[in-house]
Amino acid sequence: MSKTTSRPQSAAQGDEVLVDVTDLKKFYGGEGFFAGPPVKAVNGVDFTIKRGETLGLVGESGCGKSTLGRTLLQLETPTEGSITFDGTDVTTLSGSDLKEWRRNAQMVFQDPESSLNDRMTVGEIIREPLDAHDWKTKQERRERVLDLLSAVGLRDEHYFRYPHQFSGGQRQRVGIARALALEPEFLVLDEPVSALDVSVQAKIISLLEDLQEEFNLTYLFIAHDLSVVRHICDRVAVMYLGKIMELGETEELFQDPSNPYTKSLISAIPRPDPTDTTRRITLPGTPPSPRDAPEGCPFATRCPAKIRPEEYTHLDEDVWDGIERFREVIRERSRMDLGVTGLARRGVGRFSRFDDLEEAVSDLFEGVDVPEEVRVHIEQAVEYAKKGYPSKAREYLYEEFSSVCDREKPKFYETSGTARYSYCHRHANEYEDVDPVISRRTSDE
Ligand SMILES: Nc1ncnc2c1ncn2[C@@H]1O[C@H](COP(=O)(O)OP(=O)(O)OP(=O)(O)O)[C@@H](O)[C@H]1O
Repeated sequence: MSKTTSRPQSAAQGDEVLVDVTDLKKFYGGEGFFAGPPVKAVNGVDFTIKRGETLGLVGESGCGKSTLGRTLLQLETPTEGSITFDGTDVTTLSGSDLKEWRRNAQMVFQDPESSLNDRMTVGEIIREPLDAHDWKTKQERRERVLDLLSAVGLRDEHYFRYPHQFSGGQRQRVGIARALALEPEFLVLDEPVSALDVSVQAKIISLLEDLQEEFNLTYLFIAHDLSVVRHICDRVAVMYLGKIMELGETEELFQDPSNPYTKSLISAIPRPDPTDTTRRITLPGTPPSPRDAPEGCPFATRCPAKIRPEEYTHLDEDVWDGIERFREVIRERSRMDLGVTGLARRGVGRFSRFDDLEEAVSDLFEGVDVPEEVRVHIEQAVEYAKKGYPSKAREYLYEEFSSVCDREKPKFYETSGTARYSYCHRHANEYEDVDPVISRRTSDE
């Protein structure tokens, strides 16, 4: 059986840990009497970054990558959890201590277009953090800027130019020089090449690699482009709906992913090799709202390897898929606020938001032979929803069709000897492994 742990550890225990994140959460809103549930942008993550390492952070848009990066740098206040940087818990710093620490940890943004002030010269932009920290003398600051220009592959005469006179790649070099001005040890690179042409991307990546070596930098590299991540990162963390689903050494994670979510992301990378027969896993539906994440595994509503409740393991794939998609329809529609008019209409039995629900059910189960044991429950849920009680319909379906994946949070399982961790119930001894389940379920696609 795979070993379980409450939090992933670094690959090599002997290496020096620079950043250590424990149960970090960042929620937006949700406070006050009339507020709805909070947006759980980062919902309890644990990881470490070793000194000199590049940790990649990947996942679909909206999964919480940028929020995690900003919270790490204390640009956002964490809701819960700790961030230790070189042994100091930085979430407790304030005033001059926080300002001093900020020198050490900087951010490079995705869009060099909008992150640079167009009214300042390039020299002023790079010098600004030095001025703000009253760094050495005026002359030394000027010399520092010239050194930084050269370090990022720009020339002295660029000092007096304006960002709009530069190409996208050159502007990103300016952004990098500015981030390096105060000699930080740690950089959060938030999609640093996503806005650039492919040929320029390669040059910026190679610059980042050279600078890392020269200044012994540690990077958190946020990206959605997996091929870039594969090239530059030592280890990768895969994020979904505010949680880290898998973390491990890059090449191993790409070649033999453990988690069903990582498997589906990697299966979607276009493969130039025609003999490569890896089956593409198409994920149904969309990620749930971070205001309304599943109680158990965040990936439960779309997972191709989801564990079914005992009494329904015999159902055909298409029946089960129909049930899951029907649950999604009810979930999404029940999230819409009823409002005063909706409540009034429900009061007089004229509720209409679910009038087309039977049609939706026919579409979902088109051509599928739905057994009686399932049909009765679908019909009952349709009735609740049409009467104006979608939450009751949702709870009813949950009671009937939920499994351990909906109800219980998984543990982290160590899935290889190189400190790879995956957050999935299927790694427990009592369940069938991920691979055979996925290949059975995708064989009809
Ligand atoms: N200031 C904010 N207030 C409220 N919600 C926010 C705020 N910032 C982010 N969110 C929400 O938090 C969730 C995570 O957003 P985040 O930008 O961190 O995701 P991401 O993975 O970086 O996405 P992308 O790749 O599109 O930048 C989203 O649902 C987003 O709408």
